[in-house]
Amino acid sequence: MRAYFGYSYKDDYYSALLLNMKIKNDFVEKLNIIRDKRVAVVGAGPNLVSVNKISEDLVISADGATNYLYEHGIIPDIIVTDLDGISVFPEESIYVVHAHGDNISKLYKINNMKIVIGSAQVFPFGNIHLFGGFTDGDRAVILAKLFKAKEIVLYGMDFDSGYVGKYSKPYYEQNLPANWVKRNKLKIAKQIIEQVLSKDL
Ligand SMILES: Nc1ncnc2c1ncn2[C@@H]1O[C@H](COP(=O)(O)OP(=O)(O)OP(=O)(O)O)[C@@H](O)[C@H]1O
Ligand SMILES: Nc1nc2c(c(=O)[nH]1)N=C(CO)CN2
Ligand SMILES: [Mg+2]
Repeated sequence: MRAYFGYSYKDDYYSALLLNMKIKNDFVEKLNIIRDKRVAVVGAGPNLVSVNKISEDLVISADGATNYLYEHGIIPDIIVTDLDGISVFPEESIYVVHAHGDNISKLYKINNMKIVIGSAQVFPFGNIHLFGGFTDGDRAVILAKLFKAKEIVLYGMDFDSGYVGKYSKPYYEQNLPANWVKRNKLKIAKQIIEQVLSKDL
């Protein structure tokens, strides 16, 4: 995947090192709140705007989707983010922050978060976990599965329209046609989510 998108292993590692230095305590056991819950996983697809109520027991938002939920009075229990979509920082949420070579300049955002669990796409070390997955949305589904959700319900996931939802980035003013990178990220996300949801772990 790294070679396919042209990402640098060295930069991914450097970002993970910096994130690890910023995290003083590992809060991973807090993810046990997922166990036996009906979990909503919310993505930032164009269809996110039709969501105004979530009735599952627990909400996990993927990056940019957090901003929409927050505007609509829904505070995610868990926020999975690579830091480029999120611009609100609810105090009580648990943040699973993913370090990679292209978000080094955004790592300062974790200063706004109280409970941070670190993840990265290099061999795990210190307070850095490797849960698997690729985009924030599929990593959120993986976490729900790994930590034994009773049921996983998806919102704001649209892998087929070819459009990126406007909530994907704080500076988007409308849904946008997906470029090559985003189209392929969404293709991978779709495959991972389908596989994970079809398996009993
Ligand atoms: N059409 C869509 N547009 C954007 N996100 C979508 C869409 N359908 C599903 N998603 C899911 O919503 C998640 C949150 O969207 P966002 O664009 O903030 O993600 P991201 O993984 O942080 O992407 P990026 O690589 O652009 O930082 C994505 O990771 C993806 O799994
Ligand atoms: N270096 C790098 N790694 C990633 C990136 C990215 O933009 N840069 N995006 C991802 C999924 O959104 C996952 N991993
Ligand atoms: Mg992002």
